[in-house]
Formats: sequence, structure tokens, C-alpha cells
Amino acid sequence: MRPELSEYTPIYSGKVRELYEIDGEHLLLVASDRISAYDYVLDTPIPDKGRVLTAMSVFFFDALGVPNHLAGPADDPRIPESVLGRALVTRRLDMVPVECVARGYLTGSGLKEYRANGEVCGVPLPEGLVDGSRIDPPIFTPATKAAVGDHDENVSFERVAEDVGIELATRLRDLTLDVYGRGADIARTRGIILADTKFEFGLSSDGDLLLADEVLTPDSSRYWDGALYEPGTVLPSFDKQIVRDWLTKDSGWSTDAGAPPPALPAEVVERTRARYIEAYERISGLSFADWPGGAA
Ligand SMILES: N#Cc1c(N)ncnc1-c1cnn(Cc2cccc(F)c2)c1
Repeated sequence: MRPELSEYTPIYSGKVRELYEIDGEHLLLVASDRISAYDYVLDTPIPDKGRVLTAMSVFFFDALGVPNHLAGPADDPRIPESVLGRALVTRRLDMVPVECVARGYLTGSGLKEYRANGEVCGVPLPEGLVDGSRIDPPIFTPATKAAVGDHDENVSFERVAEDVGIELATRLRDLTLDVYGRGADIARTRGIILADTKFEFGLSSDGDLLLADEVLTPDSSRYWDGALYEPGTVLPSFDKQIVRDWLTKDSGWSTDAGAPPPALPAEVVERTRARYIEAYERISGLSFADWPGGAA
């Protein structure tokens, strides 16, 4: 008999995820079906989004073999039925207050910094790069964790070293680039570009540095369709572009409307759900139908 979610203490609620305390040593990390676009959390959920992104994290935790915070399998008996498949039991860590970002392509806030001063987080880049240019080898572009609703602030490696010490900063950088590089290689061979990603790490009570949070999911990474990539082309988001296009081209809403986006039509919801499942099945080579939880 599985416990009820109400038996656990909620300790954090994010845009699309929640965190609960199971006991003094263990947390329950829950991924919702909520989707965000243009800094809004949309009213319309995407069925199974939470389960797909949880399955993606578990795939990469297993495939990359990095010491991590998982404390049980996807069907761990401590996981309530109501969130089975979209929740994981994790060890409670002392989280390192650094957003560990790796970039293999130049876009977003990195592109903005590069255009202003030719570098990203203090890392100089070659001249002449444009939106979508490959950054090879990938670079470590950390950020400080922003308050809820704010955007993270890109900082230099030196600033991270000041905050957490040079030894830990060096380990964070090396692990971030190693895990991103190997994960991006796996995805690329399956036709999906992981342009960049954000990792979070934590320290165990034994002092071990463990990979935490979600790993290489479409919510923590930019997913692009490799078949569409041309150097310097701006690629749509593999998972969110259907929603973005409907909102800005078909719904009558606009980002400067000053009002929240409208509800999504069923067709947009289903196509988006299918994109998440496609990304998971292509990258993992596994069938999403075999993942725990879902419609009884
Ligand atoms: N992972 C992890 C983790 C851990 N293993 N130990 C202690 N703290 C955290 C932790 C704290 N904040 N977050 C972000 C986060 C993740 C998921 C859902 C949310 F609502 C918020 C993660």
C-alpha cells in the first residue's frame, strides 16, 4: 500500500515542480504536467509531461553513471500512487548555490553577453559568432540562483570560486562539462541537439558531490531538432515551439498583451505531448509505454 502525498511535508513549490520531505534523509521530487511559456505558467497542462521528464532524468542518471541523489527506483514504494511515474525519491543534500550551466551552442543570455563584450561568463569566444553558432568545446557558464520569478544572473568562474572555493568550483566546472558533453553526444547520435543545460549539485553528509535535481530534460536544457540544424540558424524549441507558435501566431495573444496566455486547444496539447514522448523514446531507445504510472 503506497502512502498518500498528504503524508509528506511540502517544502518547495516551483513553476512546474514540487519538493516534499519524506523523512530527515529523503525528499520526494515531483514533476507536474504544467508547462511554462514566455515566463507564464500556462493554465492548460500537458498530460504525461511530468512522467516523460522524470523518465528522461532517470535515463540520463543511469546512462551517464554519475554519482547522484537518487535514493530509489521510479516505482519506489514510498512514491504515492497519485504521482507515480512523475516523482523520485532522492537523498536530501546540502545544495551548492550555483546553477551549473554548460553551453555547446551560442543563444539566449549567452548570445546577449557575447554581443555586448565578446565573452560569456568571462570566457572569451571567437569573433563572428551568431545566434546558434556551435561552441566547441562547450563552455561552463554558471549563474547565481535567482529569487522566484527572476532570471538567474550569469557569473564568472572566478566569482563561483569566491563563493564556494576554488576546489569545489573546479569540480563543478569539470563535472558539468563532462556530463553535458556525454549527454549531448548520446542525444546527438539520436538526432536531437542539447544546445545547453543547467545542472544542480549537492553535498551528501559524507561530503560526496552528487548530481541532483533533474538532468538533461527539456525544462533544464534547450532541445533542438538535429535534422534542422545549420550553423548559425536559430532553431525552434523541439518541445515548446508548438505552444509558442500557437500563442503568438494563432491565439490572438501577444507577449506584450499584459494579460496571461489563453488556454491551449486540445490539438496543441496532444501534439506537444507527442513531442515530449518522441524526444524521450528517440534519446533513450525505450518505450514510454513501459514507464510507471499514467492512466490506470
Ligand atoms: N534535487 C534536489 C535536492 C536534494 N536532493 N536535496 C536537497 N535539496 C534539493 C533541492 C532544493 N531545491 N531544489 C530545486 C527543486 C527541485 C525539484 C522540485 C522543486 F520544487 C525544486 C532541489
